[in-house]
Amino acid sequence: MELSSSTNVPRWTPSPSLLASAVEGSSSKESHVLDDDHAEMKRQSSTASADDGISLSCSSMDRNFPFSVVFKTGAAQNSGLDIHEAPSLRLESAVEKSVGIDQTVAKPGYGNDQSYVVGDDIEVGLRNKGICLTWKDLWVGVSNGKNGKRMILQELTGFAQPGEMLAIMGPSGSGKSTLLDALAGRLSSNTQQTGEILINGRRETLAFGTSAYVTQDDILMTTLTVREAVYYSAQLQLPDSMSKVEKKERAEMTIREMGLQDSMDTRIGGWSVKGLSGGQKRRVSICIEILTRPKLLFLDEPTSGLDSAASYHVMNRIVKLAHRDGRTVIASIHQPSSEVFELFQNLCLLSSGITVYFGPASMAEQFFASNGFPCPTLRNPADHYLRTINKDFDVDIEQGFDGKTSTEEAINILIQSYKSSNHFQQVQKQVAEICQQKGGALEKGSQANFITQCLVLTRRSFVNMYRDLGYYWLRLAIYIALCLCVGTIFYDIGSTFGSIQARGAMLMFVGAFLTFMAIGGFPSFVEDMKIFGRERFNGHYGVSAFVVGNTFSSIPYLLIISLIPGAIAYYMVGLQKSFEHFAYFALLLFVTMMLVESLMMIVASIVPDFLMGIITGAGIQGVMMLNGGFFRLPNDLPKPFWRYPMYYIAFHKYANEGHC
Ligand SMILES: Nc1ncnc2c1ncn2[C@@H]1O[C@H](COP(=O)(O)OP(=O)(O)OP(=O)(O)O)[C@@H](O)[C@H]1O
Repeated sequence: MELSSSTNVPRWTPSPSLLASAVEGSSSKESHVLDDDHAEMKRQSSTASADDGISLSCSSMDRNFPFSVVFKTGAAQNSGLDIHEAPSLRLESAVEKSVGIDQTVAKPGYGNDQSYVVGDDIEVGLRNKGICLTWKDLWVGVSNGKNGKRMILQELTGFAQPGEMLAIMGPSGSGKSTLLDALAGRLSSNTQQTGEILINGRRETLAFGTSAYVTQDDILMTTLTVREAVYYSAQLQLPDSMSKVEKKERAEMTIREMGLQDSMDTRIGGWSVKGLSGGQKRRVSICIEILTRPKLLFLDEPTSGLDSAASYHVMNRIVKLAHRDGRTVIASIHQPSSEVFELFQNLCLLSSGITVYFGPASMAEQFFASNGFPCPTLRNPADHYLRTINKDFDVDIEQGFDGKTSTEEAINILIQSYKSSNHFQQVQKQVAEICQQKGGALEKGSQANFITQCLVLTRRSFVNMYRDLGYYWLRLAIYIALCLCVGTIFYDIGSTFGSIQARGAMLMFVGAFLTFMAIGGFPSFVEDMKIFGRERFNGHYGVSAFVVGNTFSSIPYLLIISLIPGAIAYYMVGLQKSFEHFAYFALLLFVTMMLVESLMMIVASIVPDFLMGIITGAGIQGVMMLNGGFFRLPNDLPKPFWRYPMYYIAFHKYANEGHC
């Protein structure tokens, strides 16, 4: 018997319908179209029952990969495996229960405690270690002011299993992202949720390493290249037990998996510099989240911005990863091509937050046809489903059917039909079964320790500050120009009695202006905060590591800014000649700038918007400046508010006192 290498061969998973019919003892035929990078395969499978138990036999009609497998269970508790040049197989959990594997010919497989190697290259995997996610009677609503509550999701029940991809589809605004957020436990605080979401039959929170979420927006550090972005992320997320070389290899392998090998050294780019295309950025976002090989992966619109070929390849790779490692993937998707659609095992179709269909993706066509909405020949089934249930453009869609059924009616027919269908019963049954099985508790993934995270974040932030002209370099140029102006206006001021006021004014201007200009870096601060928000939400690192990294990386730049423009102003004006005096002057500038930078970061975290942040930051600094004891002498400040708390809070006071 000649066995083909399992790494190059696509895996085949019997669909739940096939398994269901096997378990029920009926006979069925179905065909699958599976692709890998090189070949498209068509297979045919059949099931039959045996009197002494259940048997499932599958055979391939493909000339390139012919195989037949027979599993028998029941009284005989016997498994027979007859494989000719077979690809490796993975069995659904339904089979797992019903199939007895002859342990004498099977030895434990790779990477999955419940998998068995039968023959040299054949791995029969029983996915017991993955994550089964179930949700039952899930409602999500938001308060609608005086009109009460608006329901975004209603009465949803469903499941997602290891090794499978569940696609959530529906028209725009139907609640796809909300469902993903609810399942991932990241609904926004203004929503209310009821219902039961269980992980392996238990109430658990998803910890770092067990799940990852790729959001709809690509929030990336625009100054980094693809290789750098993914590698820095690998260093932050992967455990210290992995060597640097291994982390680098993992990062590069993941980049290649997402088809970005030709753009490895291209900068991501943003609003100021064009770099990657939208679709490439999407793939970088996916790369970063799949680095840790999470057992549960949420993808919100993973293919938006991708052309149909790229969409197919990206989704195909994600599905392959899911099959290979028994991962559970849930993806909301807008417009899958027919090829992409064929990759999905299960489909959850939503309309206005209500389930129109939940079940095997391959059976949806039959469901629609049986309700009077057959998919026209040559139309992509996914397009047909969405067109049937999109009521936003009702007039056009009505014309698409028989001209009698409105979309509203069509949706109602489908919803009612689904509730009384076998699919609905099957979902309820499956959810109950998964909940009963109660799989193992989730283990938290390990990641880099705090020191490593601080070091990596410092390095990454330093590189970003260096490459982002708006962060410090532009400010440095303006500071130099302005300090030259100050130097010429107050040139060689002397030490006469009349120069006292001029000195005070000059020192106040230098101290206040240099700190005030920190708001010039606000756009970059906001970008930093967005990246921090995403990475923190996904558990890559915590607040302290970010604060340490950002503070240490900014020190060299703030020192340059305090020294060069400071020296120009100081020596042109002709302040104290000794070096200690200048060092004290520069140090004061440096400390004040550090303080203002931190203040601006706080503002950026509270008001994450350029314009509003700049206005707020400028307002706060204006109040501080006004109250620092220069424009109004301290004893003249009105008591108690301005004289007491505010005068001591205003940091300009300390800068002025120090300088004078
Ligand atoms: N936190 C929230 N507060 C108020 N309304 C919300 C909130 N979250 C979602 N919604 C509303 O719920 C509906 C569904 O939103 P959701 O983003 O889930 O849709 P979607 O199907 O993902 O849409 P799209 O495909 O366009 O991204 C929308 O009308 C949206 O305005």
